[in-house]
Amino acid sequence: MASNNIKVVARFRPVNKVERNQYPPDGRPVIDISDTNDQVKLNNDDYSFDRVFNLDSKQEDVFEYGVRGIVDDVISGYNGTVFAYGQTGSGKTYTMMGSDIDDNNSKGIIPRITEQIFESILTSPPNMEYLVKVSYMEIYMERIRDLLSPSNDNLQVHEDKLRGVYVKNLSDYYVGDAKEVYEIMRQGSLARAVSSTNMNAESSRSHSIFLISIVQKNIETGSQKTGNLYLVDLAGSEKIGKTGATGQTLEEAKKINKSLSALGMVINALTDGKSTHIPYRDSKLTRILQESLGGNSRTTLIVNCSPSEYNVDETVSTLRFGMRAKSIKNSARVNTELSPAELKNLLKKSQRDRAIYEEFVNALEAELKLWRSGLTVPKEEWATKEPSAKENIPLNNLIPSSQSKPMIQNIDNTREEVRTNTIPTNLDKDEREDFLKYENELSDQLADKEKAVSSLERVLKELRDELEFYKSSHQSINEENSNFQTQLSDLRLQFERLEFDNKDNIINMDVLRDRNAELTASVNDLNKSLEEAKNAEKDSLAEDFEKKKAEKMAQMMAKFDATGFSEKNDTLRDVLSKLDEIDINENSDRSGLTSDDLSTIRRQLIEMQSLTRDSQDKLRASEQDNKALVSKREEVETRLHSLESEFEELLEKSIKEEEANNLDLQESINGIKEKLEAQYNTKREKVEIEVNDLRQQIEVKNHDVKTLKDEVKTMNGLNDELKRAFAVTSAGIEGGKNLVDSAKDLERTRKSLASQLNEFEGMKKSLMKDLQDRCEKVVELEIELDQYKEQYAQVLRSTNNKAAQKKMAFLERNLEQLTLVQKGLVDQNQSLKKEVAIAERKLLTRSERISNLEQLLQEADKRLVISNAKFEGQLQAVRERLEQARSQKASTTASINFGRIAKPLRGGGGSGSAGPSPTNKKTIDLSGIADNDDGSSTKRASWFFSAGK
Ligand SMILES: Nc1ncnc2c1ncn2[C@@H]1O[C@H](COP(=O)(O)OP(=O)(O)OP(=O)(O)O)[C@@H](O)[C@H]1O
Repeated sequence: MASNNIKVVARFRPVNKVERNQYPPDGRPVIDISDTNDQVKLNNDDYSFDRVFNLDSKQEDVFEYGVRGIVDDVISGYNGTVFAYGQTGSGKTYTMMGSDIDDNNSKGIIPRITEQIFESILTSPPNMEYLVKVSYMEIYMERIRDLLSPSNDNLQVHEDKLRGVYVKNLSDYYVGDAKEVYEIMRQGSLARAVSSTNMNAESSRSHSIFLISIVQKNIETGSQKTGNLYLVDLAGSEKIGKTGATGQTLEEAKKINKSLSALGMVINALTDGKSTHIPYRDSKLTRILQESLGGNSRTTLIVNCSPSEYNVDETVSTLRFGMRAKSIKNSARVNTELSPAELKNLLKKSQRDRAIYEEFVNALEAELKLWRSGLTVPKEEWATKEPSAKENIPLNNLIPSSQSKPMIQNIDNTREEVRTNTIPTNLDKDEREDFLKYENELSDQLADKEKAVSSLERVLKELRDELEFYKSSHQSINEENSNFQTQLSDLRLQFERLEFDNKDNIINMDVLRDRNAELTASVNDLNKSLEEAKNAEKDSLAEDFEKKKAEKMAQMMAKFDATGFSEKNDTLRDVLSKLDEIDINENSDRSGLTSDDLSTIRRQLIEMQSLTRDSQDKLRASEQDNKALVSKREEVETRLHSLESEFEELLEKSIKEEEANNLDLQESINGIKEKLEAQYNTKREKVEIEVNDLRQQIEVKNHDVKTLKDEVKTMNGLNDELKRAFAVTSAGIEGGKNLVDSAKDLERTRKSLASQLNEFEGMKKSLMKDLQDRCEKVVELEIELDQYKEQYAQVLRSTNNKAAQKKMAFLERNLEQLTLVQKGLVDQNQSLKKEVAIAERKLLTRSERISNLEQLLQEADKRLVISNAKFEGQLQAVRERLEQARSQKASTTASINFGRIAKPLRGGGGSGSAGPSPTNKKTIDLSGIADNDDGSSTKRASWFFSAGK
């Protein structure tokens, strides 16, 4: 075992854009590298390293100086580590991986290592067989994540006697050439990039470890050496604030930095010269790289720095870190596994030891028995491991039982140490193994618990999400519900409104009905009053007619001077009374009536008689005239009736026409008016002519009456003469001759006169009556004429009063409209009722639907819960299966479809030139390799040899 220091090299990258922008034009480099390339001056401080690489250093130089030796060591069975430390952007990844894997100049350390490994294998002796495995992991927030199986994100660090410190369940891939290594690196980097996005952290905040394990087997001796090469790209060493990492709590930030600060602590403890305890277990990183720092490893630390003033603080801190690490001493040894012969020897030795110990145990038990039984065993007889002594172990020399305590204490201590994350120092090999076993168990349990916690957290998150979902769905349901409720209330409102409208309509209808009834009543009243007015008009007309008639009659009769008749009458009466007086005084005082007188009287009487006869003739003629007038009147009346009927017809027709056509009212009125006027004018003219005729006839009659009057006058004159004659006769009677004859004659005369007078009286009465009738008729005709005039005026008025008719028609129309409105309202009411019924039905169906939907929702909820539970179960089962599969490593990732089968590589047995190029290795028949070990081995050997040709 050789003790060696960690190799620390410092590398300064070129000035970058930001720095140049800060300090143009060259970003002001502030470092000064010594000519010997092992010192750098910064802020007047010197920092010494194994080598300092300048700004323009080549990748190849760094590799050659810092790494090539390590790779050789690893192939020889040593552990090796290459760290890249430095602030973000200082060139760690550039150094480790390079900017282009395929470019010879810019490819980094890892590709070069890979190539070197395979080249070295090819140049190794043919009796050496190699197995190369790679793993790729990442430490972020103290969780180890398998970058080649990213779902494994909480891997545990285990340690046992055989394997030392290792990451449990970390997937590893067998690789046969550099390309395969690159492919795996690419896949891992991809997973890293994806996870970094998912974790909301930059890749610079995680540590990546690329592990290459090389198992070297001597196929002749069977001895085996294992070398593990850890290639570590550390997280940015700067303070968190500087990069402005966001979204992390302080706790998380501490966790992120834990591994890095633990690394610093480990380096401090290793280099301060006084610490007895090295806190490897304080972080996952230091635990994994335990052997790399102060342990069994060849280690190179590359500190990457910025040369610019802009990053001077970080550069100083990085250089200090490197300086400290420089003094770490490692003691690397070859990890050998013994050959069968060596193992046989070891077995024999252990069997011997076992026999000795068994004997010793038996002796001890025998001694113990003695001690327990109260006996004592002398000291010289106490059981010992020495074969000579064991046969003579005296029973009283055995160790007291209480002395076994420290062992128990040790175990307790172990537990305590595990708890406090330190390993007890006072343990022997077996106890240490127990301790590690226990620790591993605990670590597994811890991982299980963490897994359970994370799955619980996942479940919790799912439940939360579900809760959120249910909350949101509840909210949406609530919203929907409230929507429905608002709709429902709207519907209710509508319904109520409809109901209200319906009621309102019913009320309106009632009101309209009432109004209709009122209107009908008022129309009836109007009709009645119209009728009454007509009747009244008729009555008043009749009255007027009677009145007028009476007046006219009075006027007319006034014209006829009946005094003549009455005078004559009076004269006659006087004559008669005289005659009566004569008759009375016949015996005593006879009047002096002479025969002349009598004859005169007779004559006159005869004249009177003839006059009376003439008058009678005239009266008869008058009667005939009168009849003719009556017939004429009747004719006029019938004509008037026909006119009236014609007029009514015309009126009706015109109204109908007007109603039918509803043409321009004024025009039609005017037309009708004109027509009526024309017609009426002709009729009037006719009537007037007739009236004039009648007037003329009346004139004639008046004339006749006048003549009659004159005749009566004449008769009056005659009567006077008669009077005188009578007086003379009376005087003759007084003379006293032929008194008896005269008395007789007188008597006869008196009688005849009396009869004639009566006759005359009757005649006169009949004449007067006839006259009166005629006058009446004339008056009636005149009144009728007036009436016609009035009617004509009325017709005119009626044409003007068309407005009234129009009003009537309007009223009728209104009535009709009202009736129509009423009907409409009734219809509307009915339709509203129907709508209400429909709305009610709809409401019912809607509420049914709502309840159905609610029921469905509840059922769906139930189903969802059931299916959720089922799904959970299935998911759990799948998870378990997946877990199983993962733990068995049976599954292969989709992207890496190689490396699951060991590919032993045989040494080329010659110089490097004899080896195949990485591309040539593509021709490996992998299917053959899997068949059987021996066959595949032969095949590979032949491939190697053939490739080397
Ligand atoms: N020696 C160098 N020569 C040329 N370019 C370099 C060198 N070192 C670093 N760079 C460039 O500087 C930039 C940052 O480098 P890189 O990504 O390697 O830094 P880093 O320390 O790995 O950062 P992070 O911690 O974020 O991963 C890259 O563009 C890289 O190509």
